[in-house]
Amino acid sequence: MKNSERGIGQSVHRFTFSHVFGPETTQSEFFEGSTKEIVRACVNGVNGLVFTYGVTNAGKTFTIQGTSKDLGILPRSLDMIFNHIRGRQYLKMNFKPYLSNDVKKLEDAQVKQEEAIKAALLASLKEETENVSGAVTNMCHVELTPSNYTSKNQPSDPLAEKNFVPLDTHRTNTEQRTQASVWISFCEIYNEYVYDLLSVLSTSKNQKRRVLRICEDQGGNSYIKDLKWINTQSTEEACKILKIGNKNRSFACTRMNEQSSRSHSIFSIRLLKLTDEHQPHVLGVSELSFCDLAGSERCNKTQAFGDRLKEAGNINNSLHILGKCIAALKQNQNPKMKPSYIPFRESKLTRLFQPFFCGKGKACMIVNINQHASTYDETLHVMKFSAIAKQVIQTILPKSLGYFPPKLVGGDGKPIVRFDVNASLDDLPDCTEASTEEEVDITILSHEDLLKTTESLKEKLVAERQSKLLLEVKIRREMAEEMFRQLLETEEAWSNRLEDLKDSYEETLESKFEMYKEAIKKHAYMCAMEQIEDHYVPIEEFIAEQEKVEDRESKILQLERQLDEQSQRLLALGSPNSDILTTENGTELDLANKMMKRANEGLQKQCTEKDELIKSLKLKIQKLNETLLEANEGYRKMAEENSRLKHTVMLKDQEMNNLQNWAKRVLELEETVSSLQKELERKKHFSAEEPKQQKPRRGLLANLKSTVAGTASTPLGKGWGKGEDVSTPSRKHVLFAHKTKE
Ligand SMILES: Nc1ncnc2c1ncn2[C@@H]1O[C@H](COP(=O)(O)OP(=O)(O)OP(=O)(O)O)[C@@H](O)[C@H]1O
Repeated sequence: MKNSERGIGQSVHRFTFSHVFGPETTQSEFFEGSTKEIVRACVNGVNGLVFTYGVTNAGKTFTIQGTSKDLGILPRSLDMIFNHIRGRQYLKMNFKPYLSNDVKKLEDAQVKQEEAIKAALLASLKEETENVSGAVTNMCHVELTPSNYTSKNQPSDPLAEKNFVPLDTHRTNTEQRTQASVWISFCEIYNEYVYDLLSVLSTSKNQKRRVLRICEDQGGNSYIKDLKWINTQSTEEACKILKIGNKNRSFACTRMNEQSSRSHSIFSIRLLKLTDEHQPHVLGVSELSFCDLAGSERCNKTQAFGDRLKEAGNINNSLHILGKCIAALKQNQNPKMKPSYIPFRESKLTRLFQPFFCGKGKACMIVNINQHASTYDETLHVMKFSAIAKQVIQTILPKSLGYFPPKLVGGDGKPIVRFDVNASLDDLPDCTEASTEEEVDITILSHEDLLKTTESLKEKLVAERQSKLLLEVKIRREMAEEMFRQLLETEEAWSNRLEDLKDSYEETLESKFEMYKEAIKKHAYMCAMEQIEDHYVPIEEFIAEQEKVEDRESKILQLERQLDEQSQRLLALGSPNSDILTTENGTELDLANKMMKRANEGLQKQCTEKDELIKSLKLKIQKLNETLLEANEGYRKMAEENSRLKHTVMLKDQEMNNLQNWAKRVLELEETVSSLQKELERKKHFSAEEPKQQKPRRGLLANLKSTVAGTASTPLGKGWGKGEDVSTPSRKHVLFAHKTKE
């Protein structure tokens, strides 16, 4: 789960920055604490870059531009610059910034053209905002009123006096009167395309905006080709132009901020330092840029699709490259680490900022924090990024190193005069360099200049080649080492893998071998069992068969013996008297032979018969076996049936015994009943004879009756069978007898 979804982050992160401004900080305090130094450096000839970084809605635009009531660092810087040059502002427009660092002296016609462009630009704002003109004017008036002077309005402002830093503080020739001309430009990088925000927009919707190219001069400094530079003579004017630029800026509605800027906007102020009007020389050019980076939020957060997603991708990409550049710069500052490639050229933004990262200007990064918990993760990302940037130590190169001094070119772009801020004209390096974009025609340079340039370029080339060669050798060596190491690692990995594979195959083979062994054993056992079953013969039969075979063998032996005897007899007959045999007893021999043959045939017949007999016997044995098995089975069943029947018979016997016992008892009881009846008869007879004794007898009978009635409820009485009427006289008698007996 993301920290933003959990609410507040669980862990504490610490970052170090040059200065932290709390939410209570006013714009004025912020300007004093962050940008003022850079503006001061700028007016002293050092380029400056201020850029704001943070998530959408964090207040980047607010910091740079502010509101009409609460001015940002840009109008304040403008104000400070105009304060600096107050009274020495060069009002003509005939010196204009050119390429990255040069100045072009315009012809009269060109000056008029510039004036027309400016007027048209300001008019475009006037047309639209006539009714609401208060906005910009107010914006500049609220705080700037005291310092809002053009050169015509001479200052009497204490604030301006306080901020004033003489432009020519470092110049030795104090008699020379310096003047300054201020030019501004406003552009944006949108989807990796650079657009001029000060171009008058076409009313036709189909007409696309002109895309500008980023080029480099001979010093490797990037600049935007054909970018409009507007001469500005007051903060108010500059604010108006800013307003116009803002209007043209690509705003897109995202879910996070309805006025969210989806492009990086760059507002630049170029300060041209010139000698006096009559014999104008360019003393120096310095630039101060304010870059309002697009929000660093991620694509999913803004729920962007289509064009918005593309925008987000490009924004993230350029910020990512910026991060990479800063990280590489930091790494390269560590002498213990390998110097790494800085990908300045991978995005338009870093390409433009490159000189600042290479020590050709002061850079200040302002990190805006949105305190809302929903932007926690993005803000954390911003903090990490900017904390790295903080660790990059900026070393501002001295003017003599790495700088190609600005040169003055004519209206046609051809150099007019050489100059340098710190050096005298004679000490100046050659200014005959042509820009990589062929902006300057070198053929117009003098022969000496050309030679000097060529020499210095040659030296540079040789040095460059040497360093490149060394770098190449180093890179090659490192690559070879790396490749060798990777090869070794790969080899080791493969050999390990081979070993593993070998082990696993061996294990598989062993298990399969065991399996086959088991299967073969099983199969052999099954075969043996089948063979045993096939060849199984009961022992009695086997013995009987053996006896038969022995019998037949003895018979065969007997027959063989007979055959021997016969053949001996034949030999005896044939050998001594062969002649006789052939001649005299030929017929006899034939007969013997025939007999022998017949005997032999008979024997053979007997043998085949015996064989057949053996076969039939075997068949019979087999059938007998089967019959025996069936009989066994039948016997087993019969035995089971028999035992069952025996059991039934036993039960029946028991029942019979019981019935017999009962019958015996019935007989006994019947006998008892009859004897009792007799006794009763006798008693009756006796009572008729002795009437006097009737009373006691009646008592006895009553006793007997009561006894019979009592007996009827005894268990024995109950046991006399259900369904029988116990009230019948015979039953009563039986019961009575029974009781009496007891
Ligand atoms: N310190 C502040 N005090 C008062 N209002 C502020 C402050 N910071 C930002 N705001 C307000 O918050 C809103 C968003 O600020 P702003 O447009 O500057 O954000 P942003 O970071 O530039 O956003 P985006 O990246 O989308 O352009 C504006 O209405 C602005 O006035």
